[in-house]
Amino acid sequence: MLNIDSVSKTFFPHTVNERRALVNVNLELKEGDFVTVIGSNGAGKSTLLNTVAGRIHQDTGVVSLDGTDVSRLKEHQRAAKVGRVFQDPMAGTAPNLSIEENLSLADRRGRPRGLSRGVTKAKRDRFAEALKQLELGLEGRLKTKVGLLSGGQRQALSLLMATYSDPRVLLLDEHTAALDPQRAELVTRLTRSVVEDKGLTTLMVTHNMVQALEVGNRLIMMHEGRIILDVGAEQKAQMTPQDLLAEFGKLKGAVVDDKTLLQ
Ligand SMILES: Nc1ncnc2c1ncn2[C@@H]1O[C@H](COP(=O)(O)OP(=O)(O)OP(=O)(O)O)[C@@H](O)[C@H]1O
Repeated sequence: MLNIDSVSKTFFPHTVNERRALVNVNLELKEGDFVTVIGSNGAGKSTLLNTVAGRIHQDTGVVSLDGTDVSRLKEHQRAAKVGRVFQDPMAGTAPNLSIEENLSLADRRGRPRGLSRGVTKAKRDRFAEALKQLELGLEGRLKTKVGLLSGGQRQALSLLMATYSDPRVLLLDEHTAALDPQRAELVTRLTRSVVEDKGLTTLMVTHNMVQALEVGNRLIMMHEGRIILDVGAEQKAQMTPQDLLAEFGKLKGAVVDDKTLLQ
């Protein structure tokens, strides 16, 4: 359902700053696949997600969704099909708007402009119902400005917003990395439950080896723009974080995040 076919991307080609971020990457996700993505620094993980989202356009190769080539579509043209949560809790929400106004934006994502911006009673009830599932009490704070929420609350709301309009693909880019362990655990739990409830096809970048192994039904490891390891659910269930660190150890020149090594 998501096909990444021979995709390559080089930044600043033919200059001293040339960076080969993706080198002939092939990846096929089936409907409902939840793939965790790990890799050394600069391995190409974010670039991979960016090419799926349309934020970055690949030099060669094709990205297709449900059999349709979306390579030429800009980010906003893919927005209805692609939900995304970033590492920075500030990135996924509008701080000066209230919780209900933010959810209203998520509700209208990918729909034609010009539809009513007002939050009707029916909508408000639906927002409250959805917020209840987060178990953070936000359903009672619909008028609260999002800028007043904690990082964990904002990230939970970002996740709800990214999935509110049932995207075809969910992209998570280290979305728990900036949170303290307790909040990270909460957002991970919410992620698993929303992905399962909605059957979302998901790519999740993480530096956390435990999370990479515990979450999802498949794991890929990237290095220097290539996918160098691709393990399915059964093999993943047998692996330990030490096994993954040993894989990193085999790579020449791999620089692994301190946070990864400290686990
Ligand atoms: N917008 C950009 N302009 C120039 N170079 C870029 C850009 N985005 C990424 N790169 C380069 O492409 C390579 C891959 O970067 P990318 O951010 O995809 O890696 P990553 O695996 O997400 O790394 P990290 O874990 O360190 O965030 C790196 O060498 C990076 O410096």
